[in-house]
Amino acid sequence: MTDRLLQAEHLSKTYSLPGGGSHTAAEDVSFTVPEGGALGIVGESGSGKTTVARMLVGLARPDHGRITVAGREREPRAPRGRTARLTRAREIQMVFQDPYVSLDPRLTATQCLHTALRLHGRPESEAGPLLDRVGLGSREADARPRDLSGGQRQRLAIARALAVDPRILVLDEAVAALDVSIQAQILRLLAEIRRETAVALVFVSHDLAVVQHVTDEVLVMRTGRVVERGPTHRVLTTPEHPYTHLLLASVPTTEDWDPTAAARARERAAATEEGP
Ligand SMILES: Nc1ncnc2c1ncn2[C@@H]1O[C@H](COP(=O)(O)OP(=O)(O)OP(=O)(O)O)[C@@H](O)[C@H]1O
Repeated sequence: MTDRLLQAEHLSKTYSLPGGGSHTAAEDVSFTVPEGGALGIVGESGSGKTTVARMLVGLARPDHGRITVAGREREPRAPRGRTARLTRAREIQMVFQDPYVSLDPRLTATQCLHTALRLHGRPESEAGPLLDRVGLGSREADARPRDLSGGQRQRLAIARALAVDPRILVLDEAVAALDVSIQAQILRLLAEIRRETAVALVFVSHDLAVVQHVTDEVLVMRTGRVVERGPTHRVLTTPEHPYTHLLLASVPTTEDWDPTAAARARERAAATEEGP
């Protein structure tokens, strides 16, 4: 068991803006995830969560910092050579919010998995067990993405990521577009996958109610910086940073949640920050 399977150290990313100027989307973000562990990255829209996720998988290049998987540094760019590229793909796979855009519309679910399995030198016969693993049956196996529901498409995207046998799965708002009951099913599925494999999860979400079901540790991001971190249960029940309090007040996690009080708390916090 590796207690530092994924290590992100001092990641920073600043974007140049059209028309001049720049915007720092992530600043000095560090964390580790053990083998089989699950880390949540939470924060409001624009807090830098996706930027961190994109740096992990290599879709954005950090300006500073480094990322290692099992002690091996990940190069910011995709390496040359097929073997090195496939090895890198097996380190980290990503599941996006909308699998509709990342799944090939021409391929049935089975064909989609065959393609991923073949590419990684694994037998096509693993497609059936993978579909089974994510709860897709024989009808869905022959269906193309447009004929699947949102939840089924997300199951297929997870199966395709697992076909690569990755060590780490990064999920960016992976259940955000789904109905609450379907969200719960996908979260249960992820929890099962975690139990059965040693895959580690990095679960990016604006929704604290969602991360509490799948993660052990959580990072709270605000304007590109980590403002709080700790065991998920502790952060959600006894938050230390005022911003985490605010985030918690903003989500209907309890029966006595009061949207008006939450909105007022946010307005008060914004006014305090802006100053006189
Ligand atoms: N390519 C880019 N060029 C310029 N600015 C960017 C770029 N990508 C992200 N940003 C800015 O960086 C900040 C962080 O964006 P990011 O998408 O990482 O946040 P987020 O927390 O994931 O939010 P959301 O949930 O809305 O995607 C935002 O202010 C965003 O506008």
